Amino acid sequence: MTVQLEDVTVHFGNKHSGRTCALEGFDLSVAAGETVALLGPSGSGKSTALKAVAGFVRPTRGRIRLAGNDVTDLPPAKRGIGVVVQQYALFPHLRVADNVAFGLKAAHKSKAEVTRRVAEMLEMVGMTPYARRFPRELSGGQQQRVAIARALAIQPPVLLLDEPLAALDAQLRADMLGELQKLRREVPDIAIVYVTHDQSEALALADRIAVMRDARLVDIAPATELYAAPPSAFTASFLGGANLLPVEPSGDGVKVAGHLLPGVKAIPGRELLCIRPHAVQLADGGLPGRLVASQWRGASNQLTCTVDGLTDVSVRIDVPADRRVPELGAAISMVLPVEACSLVPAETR
Ligand SMILES: Nc1ncnc2c1ncn2[C@@H]1O[C@H](COP(=O)(O)OP(=O)(O)OP(=O)(O)O)[C@@H](O)[C@H]1O
Repeated sequence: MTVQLEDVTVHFGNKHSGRTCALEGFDLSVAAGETVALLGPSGSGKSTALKAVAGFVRPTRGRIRLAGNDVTDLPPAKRGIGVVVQQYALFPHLRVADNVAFGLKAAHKSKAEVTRRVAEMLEMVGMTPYARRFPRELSGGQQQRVAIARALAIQPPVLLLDEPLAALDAQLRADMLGELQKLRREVPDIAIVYVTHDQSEALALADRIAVMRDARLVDIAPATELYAAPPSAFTASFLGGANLLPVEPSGDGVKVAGHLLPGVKAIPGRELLCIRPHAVQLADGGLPGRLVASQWRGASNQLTCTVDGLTDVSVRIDVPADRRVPELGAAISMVLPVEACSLVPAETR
């Protein structure tokens, strides 16, 4: 089922409490079988967009369509979609198994089917041993897993997930990401909107990523495309923490701090060079600078380096942990391989 938001604007508050524009002229279309991640910093409007689709907030302007039908004026329960929000709102008076069974019973499924499906869902989220407990007897992460099981039990054509893994520890998070990937294979027609501020979740799950900032959509594209060639400086730094360095044109090439970058072609209107921390190489003949900080990250060391001749700009470099790290304060040389460089426009604000 296709999900469409057309020019959706949401305001909260009033003249007295102060008005917030949480979403501004937002357009998005998610096809059946597609997963789109809404990615952006806190307060950028991600949850508001999702709640508008679920029917929990009413747009001030614009329309919401499901499978082409205008549902803007329909209450949430009539939209027939699965929702998992940050505050896992389980029914407190129902045991775990009954929470998961709720939607199935409401849809008048046979007793045998309800039992089978509940068992399957609890198994999927690793909650089988907790089937007889009440929500108050579970940790936050366990409640979140039950909420996911409950949303998926009815095999909804549209699934809305708002930071569904936020309360889980690293291992469970990885397991649940795997389960969500499996779900996408097993229910190929499901349309998923996935709200997160974690770029690694977005990259792992989404076909397309919609990057949001200050109530607006900044960029939307397939995950691999946004990562490899970000269209804006904001997306470049938000998705993968790219380094951004000012460039000056030189002939048809570009220079950084007076140093010519072999092979990188100038593009008018694109004044920043974008390169990911893992792509920068410490080797002779590159951009001269100095190592000012080093942080051990387990599998890698993250180095922070200054660039000779540039103030206010530093370069982050990820170096595999088995490689030797220069002394703090040492002069270094940074090679920026042409295939890892892209140019983006400077921020206009
Ligand atoms: N019910 C509400 N009443 C008033 N303002 C609200 C309400 N809900 C959200 N807002 C405001 O709308 C803006 C967008 O909020 P939203 O929850 O959509 O952001 P978000 O990107 O999902 O953030 P987070 O990652 O922190 O959950 C914020 O400025 C927020 O304070």
